[in-house]
Amino acid sequence: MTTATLGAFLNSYVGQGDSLRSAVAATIHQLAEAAIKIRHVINQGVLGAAFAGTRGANADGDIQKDLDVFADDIFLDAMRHAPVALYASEELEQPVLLNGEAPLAVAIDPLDGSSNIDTNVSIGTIFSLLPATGAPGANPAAVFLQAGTNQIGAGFFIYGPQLALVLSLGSGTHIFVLSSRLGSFVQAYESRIIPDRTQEFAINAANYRHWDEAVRLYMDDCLKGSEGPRERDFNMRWIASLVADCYRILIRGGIFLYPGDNRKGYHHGRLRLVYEANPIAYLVEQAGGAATDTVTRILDLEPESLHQRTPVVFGSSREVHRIARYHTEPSSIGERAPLFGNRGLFRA
Ligand SMILES: O=P(O)(O)OC[C@H]1O[C@](O)(COP(=O)(O)O)[C@@H](O)[C@@H]1O
Ligand SMILES: [Mg+2]
Ligand SMILES: [Mg+2]
Repeated sequence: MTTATLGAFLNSYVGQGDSLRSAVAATIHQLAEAAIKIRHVINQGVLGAAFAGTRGANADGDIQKDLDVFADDIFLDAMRHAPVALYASEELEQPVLLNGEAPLAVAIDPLDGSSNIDTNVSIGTIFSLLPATGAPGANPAAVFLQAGTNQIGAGFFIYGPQLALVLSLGSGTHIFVLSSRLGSFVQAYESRIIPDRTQEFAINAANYRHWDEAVRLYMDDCLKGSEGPRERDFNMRWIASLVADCYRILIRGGIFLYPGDNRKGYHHGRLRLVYEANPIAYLVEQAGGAATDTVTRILDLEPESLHQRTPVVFGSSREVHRIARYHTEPSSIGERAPLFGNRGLFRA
C-alpha cells in the first residue's frame, strides 16, 4: 500500500501545466469535497434532515429520495466552482449550463443504489468527465451524446464502511480512501487488475423468468456448478448497489449482469448509459476487465438520449466474452453433451 494523497496523484497527472488536465484535476478536487459533505449526511442516518423521505419522480420515473436530491444539489453547487461547462444528472431532465467557456461536461448519478438508503448498505456517486465539445448553449443534452471512449476520466465514490474514491484518468484504475486522520483521500491501491477468470456472479435472480434465453442458459450453466458443463461451483453476490458490486469486482474479480428483460420498461435493463454504464465500463476496462451490453462493448455505444438505459455486463473479461458468445452463437448452444440435456455448452 502507498501513502500518496489524491492531491499528489492529481499533481503528477497534471504535470507541466496542461490546461485540460488542470481542469480535470480541479474538478476531481471539487467532487471529492462534495462527497465528503454527503458522507457526513449519510453518517447521520435517520437522524439527519435530508434522509430517506420521498419526493416526486425523477426524469426516468424513479421515486426520488430526499437524499438523491440533496446529493444532486451538493454536486451541482460543487461543479459551479469547477471548470465545467455543463452538468447532467440522473435527477434532472436537462443538463444545467454552467461556465460556457469551460472545457468539461460532467455527467453524474449523484446517489446510486438509493433503494438501499434506509437499509444502511453502501451507496455511491458515479461520474463521467467528457469534453464539452460543440455549442453547449444550443443543445446542452447533445454534448453528452458521445461514445464512452471519449471520456477523459471517470470514477465513483462509495459511501461504505470507508469512503472511497475509485478513479481512472486513462491510465489504470486507482482507489483512494478518505483518511479521517488527514482529512483527505489517500491512495489505497495504485492500480487494480481484475482477474480474467472468475467463479462469482452478481445478478438479480428474481428476474429469471423475464430474461432472454441466452441469459437464462448462461445462468443455468453456472448454477449446475461442478455437475454441469462449467465443471466448477459458482458463488453469488447481489448487493443491488452498482457501486458496491463494482467495488467488490475490482477487489476480487467477478461478473455483474443487469440484462434487458421482458418487464415493462426493462427491455434495455435498468442502468443508464451516460452516467452509470459508461463510467463503470471505463473503470473496469482500465482495470483489465471488460464491459458490454451483453454483446457490444459499452464504450462503443453511441448514446441517443441523455437518460437512455442499456443492458450491462461487466467484470472478468473471459466471463464477459463468454456471455457474448451465448448471445451470438446460439446454434452452438444446442450442440451439447447428452449429459447436460439440450442446453449449455461452453466449457471454461
Ligand atoms: O433493484 P434492482 O432491480 O435489483 O436494481 C438494482 C440496481 O439499481 C440501481 O440502484 C440503480 O441506480 P439508482 O439507485 O441510481 O437508480 C443500481 O445501483 C443497482 O445495481
Ligand atoms: Mg444509479
Ligand atoms: Mg441514482
